[in-house]
Amino acid sequence: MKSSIHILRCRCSSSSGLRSTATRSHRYASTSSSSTSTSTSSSTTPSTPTPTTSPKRTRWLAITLVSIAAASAGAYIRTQTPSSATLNTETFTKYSLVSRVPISATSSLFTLRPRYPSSDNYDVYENAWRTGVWSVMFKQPQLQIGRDYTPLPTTAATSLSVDEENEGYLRFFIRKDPFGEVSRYLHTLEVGADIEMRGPQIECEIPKETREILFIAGGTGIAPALQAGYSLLNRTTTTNRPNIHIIWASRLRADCVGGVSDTPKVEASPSSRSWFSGWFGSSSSSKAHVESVALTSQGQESSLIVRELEALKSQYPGQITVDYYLDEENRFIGKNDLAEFIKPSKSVAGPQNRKLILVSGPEGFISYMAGPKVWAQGTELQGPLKGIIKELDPKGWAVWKL
Ligand SMILES: Cc1cc2nc3c(=O)[nH]c(=O)nc-3n(C[C@H](O)[C@H](O)[C@H](O)COP(=O)(O)OP(=O)(O)OC[C@H]3O[C@@H](n4cnc5c(N)ncnc54)[C@H](O)[C@@H]3O)c2cc1C
Repeated sequence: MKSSIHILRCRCSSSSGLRSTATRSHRYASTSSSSTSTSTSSSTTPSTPTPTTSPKRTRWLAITLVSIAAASAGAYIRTQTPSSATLNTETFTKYSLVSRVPISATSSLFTLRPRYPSSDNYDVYENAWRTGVWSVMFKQPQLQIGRDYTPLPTTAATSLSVDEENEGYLRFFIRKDPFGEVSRYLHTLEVGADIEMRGPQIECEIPKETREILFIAGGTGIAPALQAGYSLLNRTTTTNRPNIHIIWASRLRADCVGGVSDTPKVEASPSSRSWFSGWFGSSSSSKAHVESVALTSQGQESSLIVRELEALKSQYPGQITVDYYLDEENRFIGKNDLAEFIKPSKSVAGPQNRKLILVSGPEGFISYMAGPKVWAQGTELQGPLKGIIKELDPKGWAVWKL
């Protein structure tokens, strides 16, 4: 994904096409700007005193000196304290790297905790979880650039304790791009290192009417899928049993080891091809007759992401299904695989936004599935619906590219 640095925010809400009010700019604002502009305020400084020693002048002098002292102390304190101990969208907040556990040759699970305690983090996260899909921006301090990453929800499979959750720990599934600036930097950090982040940024608000989500994820795009599942299924009540179907394409078996597809046999279109090959320009995509065969763990422990998905399944039986596709084994998502879920007969009549298709992954993946997002005047927009989803004419579904 060649996105350089962005502050963009997409916001999806609903309507026949979800609404976008996104603006993703390319460089984040300096975090230090606010602390240096607070010298003595000219508005509180009296006009130049005349050479007299009247009591009035003495009072002014005293007031001025006190003001200067107070302002200086304030500026000093501001430079000595962290910008904020609580995650917020204005300033970067310091977190410490608690652990970095490899999941596959190219991806790791990062666990971070706030550097300074703040009881407010819980509420900040909670609001974001309730809203839908959200991300935070990590800063690469040497290059002064930032990239977005998606916190994983905590499920029954999580290794976080209740205390850790209360302390505001966050976990991330991050792929190391061998040529990428920030993901490579993150993979060099030692336990205990500081990582500054800012957010939460709502990437897609899941409307409260939503009853069904088809989530098409490529690579680490599974992180927002977990979020969407978590957020949607948490709304389950006796009268509301929403469901989500996740289609996840990985490059490497290690990322999804142990994952068993719920759709027993999904035939791929003869034209199906690897979106990875499209992205990287390889032509190894022609072996296209594909069956979604259940992956076997072959004695290996299931990958963490698979365990998270399984935990959601146990918690909400019958409401979440997952199908796995593996580039490494020439099993690619084809048009027919999506048709299984998008076909009109499965449409549910009712208010708009009940049915939502979300697509998340590298640019090439999103383009192949739903057409590229577009840039206009420094703003990233959804762009028209194209790709194989468009070919399927998904009537009754709102589509959002993450
Ligand atoms: C909302 C959101 C959430 C995300 N969540 C996650 C997540 O949870 N986990 C995750 O792993 N990723 C996530 N990403 C992706 C992440 O933000 C980064 O894009 C990714 O980590 C790569 O960043 P990088 O700085 O390492 O690579 P970059 O430096 O941006 O490089 C990316 C690729 O572009 C190539 N490139 C760089 N410059 C050029 C150029 N001039 N011309 C041609 N090619 C070039 C590089 O070689 C590299 O292969 C998310 C993205 C978004 C938008």
